[in-house]
Amino acid sequence: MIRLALTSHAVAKERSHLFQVCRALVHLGKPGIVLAVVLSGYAGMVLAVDHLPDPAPALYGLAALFLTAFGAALFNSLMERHRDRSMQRLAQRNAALQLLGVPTIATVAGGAICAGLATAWQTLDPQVTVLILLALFSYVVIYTRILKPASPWAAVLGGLPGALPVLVGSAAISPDFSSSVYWLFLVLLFWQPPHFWLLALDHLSDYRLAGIPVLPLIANPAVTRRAILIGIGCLIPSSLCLCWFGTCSLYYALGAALLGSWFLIATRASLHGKHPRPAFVLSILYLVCLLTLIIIDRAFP
Ligand code: HEM
Ligand SMILES: CC(C)=CCC/C(C)=C/CC/C(C)=C/COP(=O)(O)OP(=O)(O)O
Repeated sequence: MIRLALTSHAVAKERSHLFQVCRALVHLGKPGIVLAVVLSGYAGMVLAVDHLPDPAPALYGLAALFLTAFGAALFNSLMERHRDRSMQRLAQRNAALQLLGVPTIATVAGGAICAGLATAWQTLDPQVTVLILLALFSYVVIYTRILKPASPWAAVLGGLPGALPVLVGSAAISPDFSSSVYWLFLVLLFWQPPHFWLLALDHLSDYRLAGIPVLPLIANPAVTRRAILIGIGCLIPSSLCLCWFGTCSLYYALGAALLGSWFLIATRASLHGKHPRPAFVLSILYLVCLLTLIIIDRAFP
């Protein structure tokens, strides 16, 4: 009886530890960003063939995207752990790092990236592996290692790894890129700086303490506000080009115009009221709605 009680206690303790390890990996792996990146990859797949993609290459492509993006996010958290310690916003991420330790996180990150690259190389066009390697290098080396600690414009070039998943998704389904795929790639490039600068305005003290030269710290807030509105102003016509020069329907164009106007007007009001957080949340809502609109428009033409 006692042995049974001791065994069940040990099993419960093991389960609790496993749950804590998984939760820590979720905190370190930027789940929202990774899932939204996978959604943008799926939108690239749908635009590649103008209908729902075949399930097999789509699943292999999404699995490769998820694993490599998750691994890249883990490496980013590892590389920034000394700076992240002074950021209140990242308290859970810092606790997760203490729980798991650098070797474990590096092993999981390397394993996820190798699994993702092997999946792409074994099952899909070689272009997919090349594009994923470019996204990995541009995020982990160019953005995280070089630009983010040094330049207030890091979010502009840092947009490359965030936009490449659209091309990764398209290449997983078809070797040729359609004009719509290129326009969606541009939409992601224009969307990311406003998305980040809104967050940076909301967490200015964090970035000041961490010594990260975000635009609102280097330039005065009016310059940042203008840069955000210019970014959104470029984003809206680019999203409409998926209809003007691409294959998306007029119904999509109407939806994209309404979404973009909502994003621009609400962001302008949010910045005018000196409360950037609602506009940051709206930037995510805007992107998820736009990607969903594209998928529905092409899946059911
Ligand atoms: C220059 C590129 C980008 C930068 C600098 C950036 C920055 C960030 C940061 C710092 C957060 C965390 C916010 C918080 O802790 O409250 C965040 C959240 C988020 N980002 Fe971005 N991001 C970028 C690109 C992207 C891309 C490409 C996507 C999707 C396609 C995306 C989707 C999201 C989502 C869904 C969240 C909310 C969930 C979460 O906190 O993980 N971001 N972004
Ligand atoms: C296929 C592949 C590898 C794709 C990469 C996709 C990906 C993870 C893009 C993220 C883009 C980005 C700059 C995020 C912010 O990091 P941050 O360091 O500014 O965020 P933080 O402040 O929360 O750490």
